[in-house]
Amino acid sequence: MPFAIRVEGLSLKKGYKLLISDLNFEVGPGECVALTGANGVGKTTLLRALAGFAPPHAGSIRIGDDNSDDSIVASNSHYLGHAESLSPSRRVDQELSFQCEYLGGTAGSLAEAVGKLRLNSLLDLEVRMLSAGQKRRLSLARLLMVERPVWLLDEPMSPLDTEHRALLAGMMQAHLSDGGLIVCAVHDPLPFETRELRLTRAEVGEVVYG
Ligand SMILES: Nc1ncnc2c1ncn2[C@@H]1O[C@H](COP(=O)(O)OP(=O)(O)OP(=O)(O)O)[C@@H](O)[C@H]1O
Repeated sequence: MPFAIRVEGLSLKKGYKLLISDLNFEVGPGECVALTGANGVGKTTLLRALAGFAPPHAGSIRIGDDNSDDSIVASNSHYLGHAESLSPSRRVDQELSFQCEYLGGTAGSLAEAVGKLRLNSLLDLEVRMLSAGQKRRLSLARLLMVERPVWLLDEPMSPLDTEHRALLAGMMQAHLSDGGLIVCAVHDPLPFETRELRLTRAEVGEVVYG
């Protein structure tokens, strides 16, 4: 089944605040949408809603095809937020094993992720000892350990150095070539072709899709 995201008439609230109003867009297989807009405009809120963490105030989010139910979102998407979902007191190898087992990966896919993300030299360290960029690389491993068509990424490049930004860009392009789709919040343009979905303040009454 070719995966797609279809958002119709979507409004999202955070507390009392209407952040996103009547938003419409689609993302198809092999497409990357770069989510842009000022700090606090609602990029994280939208990604979290796409991941199924918060219900819409109005409108709908469909992931999969028209017959898909909500459970399909969780099992077919990877959400990578600002906060790394890592346990600080585990060693890196323990954290990777935990995530691999939890997500349903294999020893082979784990080893491949370790190699691709150059985590070998970090395996014996406790997660708490890692730098911000190293933690991000550890978090990215889950994208490679278990194949899921939908990647929802919140500023994934921000803590990475130049070399690892290029590595992640390559991972994202490979995912798109395999027919996956990506929605990615960014402040700087990605180094490959994307469509831009620029959020502007809902109170101005305008959501720009271009
Ligand atoms: N309980 C609340 N009530 C009202 N507004 C809230 C509440 N919690 C958060 N907000 C507001 O909701 C918005 C959350 O925005 P979000 O984190 O989605 O923005 P973003 O576009 O990802 O920003 P950034 O580029 O800084 O990461 C912010 O403007 C914040 O001030």
